[in-house]
Amino acid sequence: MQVLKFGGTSVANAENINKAIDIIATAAQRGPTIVIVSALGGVTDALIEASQRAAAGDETYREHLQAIEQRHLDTVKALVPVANQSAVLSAIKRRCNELDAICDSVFALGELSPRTQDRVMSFGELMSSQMVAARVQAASLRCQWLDSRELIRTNSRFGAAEVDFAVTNQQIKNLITESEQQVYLVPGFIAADAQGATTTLGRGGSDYSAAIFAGAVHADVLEIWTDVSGMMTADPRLVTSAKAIPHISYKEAMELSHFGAKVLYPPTIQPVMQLGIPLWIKNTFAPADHGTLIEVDSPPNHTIVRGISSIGSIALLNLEGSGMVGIPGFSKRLFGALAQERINVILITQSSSEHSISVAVSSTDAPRAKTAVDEEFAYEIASNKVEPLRLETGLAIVALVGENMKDHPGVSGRMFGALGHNGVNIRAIAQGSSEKNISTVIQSHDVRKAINVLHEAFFQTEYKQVNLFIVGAGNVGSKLLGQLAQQQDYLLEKLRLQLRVIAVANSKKYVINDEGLDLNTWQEELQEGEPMELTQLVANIQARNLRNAVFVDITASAQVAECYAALLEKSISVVACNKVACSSAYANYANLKSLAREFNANFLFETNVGAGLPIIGTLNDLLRSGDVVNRIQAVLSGTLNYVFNHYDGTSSFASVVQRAQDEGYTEPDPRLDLSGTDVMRKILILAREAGVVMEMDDITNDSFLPASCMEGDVAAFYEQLAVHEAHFRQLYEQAAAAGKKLKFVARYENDKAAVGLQQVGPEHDFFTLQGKDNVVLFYTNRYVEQPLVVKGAGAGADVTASGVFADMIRAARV
Ligand SMILES: NC(=O)c1ccc[n+]([C@@H]2O[C@H](COP(=O)([O-])OP(=O)(O)OC[C@H]3O[C@@H](n4cnc5c(N)ncnc54)[C@H](O)[C@@H]3O)[C@@H](O)[C@H]2O)c1
Ligand SMILES: N[C@@H](CCO)C(=O)O
Repeated sequence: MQVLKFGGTSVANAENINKAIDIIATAAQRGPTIVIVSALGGVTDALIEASQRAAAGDETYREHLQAIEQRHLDTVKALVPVANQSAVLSAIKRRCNELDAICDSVFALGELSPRTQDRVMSFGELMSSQMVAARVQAASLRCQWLDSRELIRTNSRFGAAEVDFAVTNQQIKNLITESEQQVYLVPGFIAADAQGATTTLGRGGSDYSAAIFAGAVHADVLEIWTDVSGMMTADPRLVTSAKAIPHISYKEAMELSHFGAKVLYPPTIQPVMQLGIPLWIKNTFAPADHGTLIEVDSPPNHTIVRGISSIGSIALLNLEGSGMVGIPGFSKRLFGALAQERINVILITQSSSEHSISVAVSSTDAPRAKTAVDEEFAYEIASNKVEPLRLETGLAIVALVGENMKDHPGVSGRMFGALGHNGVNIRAIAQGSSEKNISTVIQSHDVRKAINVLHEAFFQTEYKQVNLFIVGAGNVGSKLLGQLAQQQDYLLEKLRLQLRVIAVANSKKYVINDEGLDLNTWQEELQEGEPMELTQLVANIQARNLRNAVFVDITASAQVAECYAALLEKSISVVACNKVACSSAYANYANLKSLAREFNANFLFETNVGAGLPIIGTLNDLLRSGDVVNRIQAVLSGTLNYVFNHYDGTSSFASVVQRAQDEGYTEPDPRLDLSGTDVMRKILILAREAGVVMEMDDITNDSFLPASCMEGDVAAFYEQLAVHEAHFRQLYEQAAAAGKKLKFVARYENDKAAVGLQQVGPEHDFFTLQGKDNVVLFYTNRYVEQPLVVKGAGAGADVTASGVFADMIRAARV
């Protein structure tokens, strides 16, 4: 014997019912089948509405009843072959006449008792089950319709009646005998008391009916046919990659259902759970899908966590006070006061200091809870032994569920780490010693982010989604977007990283798309974007509260650099190609680094020195391993190295600088390169990363640039370069005459840094430095005579973009 239950959407109309019929026919071939059906989707609510209108003296109840009747008659006509229609049409008509008469009485009396309400509601299941029975019979299956009021006996608590299992099981066994029929069709949700009055089974009623029948006949299986393909690993409205859970134990299913997986209402499955009858949740609209099979034992599981559940609209009640410590009876009184008010406690936590107890309840219960608890502890509050109950609202619970968690240390560590990295503050935690459920109370606005982060952390098949906000789409920015477009598939496949560019901005426009921009058309989209308004963009980024968020600054703008703190404070990582922040006042640099630590975000700026070369990373590695940097010697300007490698007087100095700019080596403002400021910034950043407190003003700059070159705008700068051609030529010729080359060198030693132009001879490490290359020599406690050298292309949009790319991946993978 097997029991199949079809919910309201599965029998909402003739088309859906026909799908259910196919499923029933297939099941009937396997063996005798009991089928329980809900009312047609929406009918129970319509019945309640009609009867309440009648009770309120509103004559429009008749129109509602008329609509209910018409819907059923229409469904029969579309569902049942004409030859079989008349019997079921007249059965529906009779039911509707009876219903009209009841509602007329309600109207006349102006009263709707719970008993009458149950009676009215019963018509939904009575009519749907008779229609489905007629259709099953038309499919040439031996099918008997049974009235569950003759089978399920309850007490007289109308609205949520309690089942008398002894009588019920006997009645079901008497009426349902395996041999006689292929299909028994019964209405769900309804029952009757000892006097024969109609009762209903309350929340989850039809599931409960199905479980009662399955338990009574010791069914081989109970199948709940619904409109989803089983219990999901997380709420699919919040997690797009949520998947159906193929196998789950009863205990896990209860934990998941309790916390918001709406497919099952736990109390309803008790009758089958006690007998160990497998319960299979299947999708009427995708019957080939496996669905979720719920069994007694936890089935083989490759994932530690079976599912993630969430429950919204939570309030936290905090009872605190030194007067509670070591005194028995406080918690009893707290829970007693809540029970007195019939307030359901969802989560409890108390630390071993016993100084406070936190209790989560539904936020609708919170005001009553506050009054009740404050009254209970009025004496203790007045005598300052405890504080008045503190209430926090706007909260939600997110929980990991899985029986395997108990065998795996570190699950909670991973959970809290993943949440912490995303700035999700945990207000309270609860874990029972069975370790099947770890619950956290968090802010409601963090729920989507939290569930997604946890889903990524605990389901191995999952990609980690990384949300990028890219500000600056010039030379380097465009190259980066091109590299991203090219690498997206690779990253997905090899690193399981799904990089999505949510926003791109330049100084004029910004474009933002929550689903991720199309990287083949971002230019066109940006042109059509919103006018750029930095504070608005930052507010937009913060408000989105996306997980694994990384802000990428590829501008040279001080305003953009000023936004980092506000982003890091929201646990949004910052990847800066822009050098302004790290070369600003030391206090600001140090603050950003400490904010990153405090809010579990990354602040990465490898391309600030040497573009894509691994210079800052190498320095950090040296220090982490306990080495000490004593001296740095470096060529850190790609532009200046290019200029002095190419200038020999045959073309003007200005034209060589212009070439460097055209090649994309210079700063957006090339005066920063030529004045040596860019190199000062870089040696400053290296000194700071080496642990030295230093400001820009502490660095000596022996500039070779005549002061007048820095007096106007960029156009005037080029004009002044031309004016001073003789000066540059002289610099070159003096060096050449001595068999030397000009190199703009940065030095750091004994907490002091200096930059300036030097003539270097063939014996010098820098003499052969080609093109736009950079080189850094680290002299440390371990690299004493032969320095650790990092050398290579130190400017250029492509190499810089790949350095930014690498920082983004670092930020994403933590
Ligand atoms: N070119 C290189 O080799 C190299 C190497 C290392 C670091 N960098 C750094 O990369 C950054 C960008 O260099 P680039 O060559 O791509 O410059 P670029 O001038 O080509 O691009 C700068 C981009 O930033 C945008 N922008 C400027 N101010 C903005 C603001 N307030 N808000 C939004 N967008 C703004 C501009 O519209 C433009 O899209 C600079 O900080 C530079 O120091 C460049
Ligand atoms: N303008 C810079 C780019 C790299 O930071 C240079 O020329 O070195």
